[in-house]
Amino acid sequence: MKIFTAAQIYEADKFTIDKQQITSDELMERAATKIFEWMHSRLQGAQVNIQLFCGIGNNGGDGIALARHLVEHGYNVQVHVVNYSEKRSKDFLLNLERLKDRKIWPQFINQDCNFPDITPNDIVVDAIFGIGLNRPPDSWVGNLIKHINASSAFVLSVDIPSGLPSDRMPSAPEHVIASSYVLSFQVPKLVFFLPETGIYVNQWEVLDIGLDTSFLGETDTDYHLIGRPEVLSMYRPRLKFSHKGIYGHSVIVGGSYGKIGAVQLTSNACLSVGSGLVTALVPECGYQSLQTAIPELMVLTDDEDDSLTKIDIPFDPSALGVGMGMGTKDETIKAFGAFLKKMSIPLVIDADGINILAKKWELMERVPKQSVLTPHPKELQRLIGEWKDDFEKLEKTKQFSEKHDCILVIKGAHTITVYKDKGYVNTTGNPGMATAGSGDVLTGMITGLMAQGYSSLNAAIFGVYLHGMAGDIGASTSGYEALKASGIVENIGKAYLELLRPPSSAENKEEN
Ligand SMILES: NC(=O)C1=CN([C@@H]2O[C@H](COP(=O)(O)OP(=O)(O)OC[C@H]3O[C@@H](n4cnc5c(N)ncnc54)[C@H](O)[C@@H]3O)[C@@H](O)[C@H]2O)[C@H](O)CC1
Ligand SMILES: [K+]
Repeated sequence: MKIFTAAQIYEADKFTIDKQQITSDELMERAATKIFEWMHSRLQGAQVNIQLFCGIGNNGGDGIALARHLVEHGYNVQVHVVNYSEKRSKDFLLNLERLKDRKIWPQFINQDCNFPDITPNDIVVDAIFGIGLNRPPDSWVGNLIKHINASSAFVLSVDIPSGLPSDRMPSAPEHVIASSYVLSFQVPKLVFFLPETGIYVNQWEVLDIGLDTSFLGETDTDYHLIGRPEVLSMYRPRLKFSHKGIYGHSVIVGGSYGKIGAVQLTSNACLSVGSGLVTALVPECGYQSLQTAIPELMVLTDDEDDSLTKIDIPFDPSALGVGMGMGTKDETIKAFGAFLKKMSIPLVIDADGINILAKKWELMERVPKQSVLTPHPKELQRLIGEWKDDFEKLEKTKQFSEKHDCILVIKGAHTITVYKDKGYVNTTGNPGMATAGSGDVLTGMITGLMAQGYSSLNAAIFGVYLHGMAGDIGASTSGYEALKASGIVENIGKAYLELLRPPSSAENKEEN
């Protein structure tokens, strides 16, 4: 699914209105009706107190139109107009008149008013600001937002949490609605998925308001949300008359004294994701444990016992993952530099591989094009430098990717795979996956997919999705706290099965 900017959404709006020959208030009516249907199907007429806070733009107009539908269906409604400007939109005014025609008189809130009481059992509809927010709310509006947040009522936001800009950080975090649920029109917004702005969105859902599908299909976007349909289209089915040679020979390079487990996890993940053969190259101290733990794995060793001092692979691997648990001793750095000189296939570089690159910038030039780097936040910072917020982080990552022709996987609650000017936002995974070795598993999965012929970018996007899915399946039986990286590996097979399971008719409808 594409993630559009606010400017693109306004364009889609205009295009739809022209093409479908409808008026803007008809589009607003569609939007309000969709929200009403969503609420009505859940509330089924329950006499809960619904307090609607509506701004004076089109987001407020949606709220006012929604209030009319709720009233017409017998709901218990109080409408508050947050009167933050004289510049009321045409469709807001039209809907205000329609509401007044039904003898509903909103209460106007301005700077000097006391705010209405909100009890924890109320439902608040937040329609104060939408994607039109272009400056920080006035302080009294900010205080109203604080008042709503302090109420512990369920807060349903229309389109986007009020006070949250769609393309930058809010200037006062306490002046943003903390939404219980966001109903976003047609497309999700990027801010739902970034660590610093996603905190305002507990849950979200997209409502189809019938924006023109050809416009949406043809418009190029910088960000994509990666769900099952996107990943399924990348899947490379196993052939009936195939043999292990077809699925590649992966090499996993890493480990040091006390950190051989990292290589074990990576190798296991690489095998489980479907690499035909896997060889690990580790210091001598890793030999026994790896041979005992993974009978399917072949092991090469460095002469040195504790850390890697030579990285020689006596054959041409199909894919290679390097860095986990490797350490950054001088000899290892030297060996890594010499190894990079020899390599021409794209690599997957993780952990100490990235740390070495950050220490020895000149080595970055030797990294083969189309390599995948999988940094955690600290490692990313070493590569691209400090950032002031998530938006700058993404921009700097894109520039780095462009400059070095590499793919970067920014790991997080919504891992974002960046290649040049595009970002692919993952939708699977859970907080239980913030656990030791989780990243090693991801490196093994991406390497194993590349060995099977997936392009570097597809391997990264597909691997991140499947990794999250395996973690979700693992957590469904272990819970978040007890999920271990090996539990993610154990569920890679089930993640494939889940991905390939024919969708139910309801899911089919949702995905189309
Ligand atoms: N295609 C769709 O998704 C549709 C969306 N709809 C809804 O329309 C809003 C966007 O409406 P808009 O009138 O452009 O903006 P807002 O309501 O968000 O903002 C109101 C208005 O206020 C001005 N403004 C901005 N910031 C401030 C501020 N801090 N203080 C005071 N005033 C401010 C600004 O000029 C805005 O014009 C979208 O989110 C949807 O909810 C349509 O209803 C259907 C189609
Ligand atoms: K809103």
